[in-house]
Amino acid sequence: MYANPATAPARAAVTVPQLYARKQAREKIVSVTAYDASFAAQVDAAGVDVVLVGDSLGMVVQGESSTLPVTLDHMVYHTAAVSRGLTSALLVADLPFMSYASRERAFESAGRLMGEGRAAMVKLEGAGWALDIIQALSERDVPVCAHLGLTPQSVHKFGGYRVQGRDDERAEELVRESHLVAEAGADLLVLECVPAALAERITREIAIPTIGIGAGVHCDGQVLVLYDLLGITPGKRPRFSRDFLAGRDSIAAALRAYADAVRNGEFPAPEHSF
Ligand SMILES: Nc1nc(=O)c2c([nH]1)NC[C@@H]1CN(c3ccc(C(=O)N[C@@H](CCC(=O)O)C(=O)O)cc3)CN21
Ligand SMILES: CC(C)C(=O)C(=O)O
Ligand SMILES: [Mg+2]
Repeated sequence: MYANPATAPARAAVTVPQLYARKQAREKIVSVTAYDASFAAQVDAAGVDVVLVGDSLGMVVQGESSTLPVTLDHMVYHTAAVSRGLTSALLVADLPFMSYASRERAFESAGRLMGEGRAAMVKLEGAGWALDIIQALSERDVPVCAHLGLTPQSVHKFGGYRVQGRDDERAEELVRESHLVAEAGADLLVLECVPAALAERITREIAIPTIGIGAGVHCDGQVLVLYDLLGITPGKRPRFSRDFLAGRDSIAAALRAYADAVRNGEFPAPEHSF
């Protein structure tokens, strides 16, 4: 009907209420990270629902060995760049390490990510003390994505990037925390590197959508670091990721294959799960 794609109407914008509708309808939510406008445009055109400007940019863009050196200025810069490449996907930005350590800092940081950066939602790691921050932001109509399990900003406490929730005690703690972040007002929850059965239970028990990374196929959606799914991450790619560019001839094809594989439940397979 639209011979010229340039005259075709843009896909409708993805909204926070729509993510809840997807969970209800059991339609998978497809998410990927992006750090600049050109990749953001590729990701958007592939029909990805949620684009995350992850503080993983410290590792994959800046070459650091953790996400801790990433500053709020870095996040604002990349978020604004990504926003200019998007037409439909929902834009989520990570609050970097220590930028939400107090209510005041969280308001300032979220204000910049949403104001200068044009993010529609901010993401922060943890529960406990962070529940108060989730509640304070959400009361001020800042949509919040929580992040539990392997929270990379805690790498120095964990002593490395390790799967979380393998023992019963920690698994129960993660279930409790998932309920608490939802009650505090989070509208989305990233579960990173937790056993598939645990993520499945959490996804069933809470009303907000869950997005898994190394958390099995039963989450409401999936997220991957863009450079992992394109197979260009230097060194060892995390086991839960897959190179979708291998055997394909373009970035656009790789992104469409990823989105299709998430929507039809082919990704993640058991070998990407714990
Ligand atoms: N390229 C990249 N991909 C990511 O998914 C990612 C980043 N960077 N940086 C920020 C965090 C850090 N993440 C990581 C980093 C390493 C492992 C890792 O080495 N995992 C082991 C499993 C360890 C275990 O079995 O306990 C693996 O083999 O995948 C996991 C998550 C996830 N995020
Ligand atoms: C891996 C995702 C969830 C993330 O937090 C990031 O890219 O920083
Ligand atoms: Mg992150």
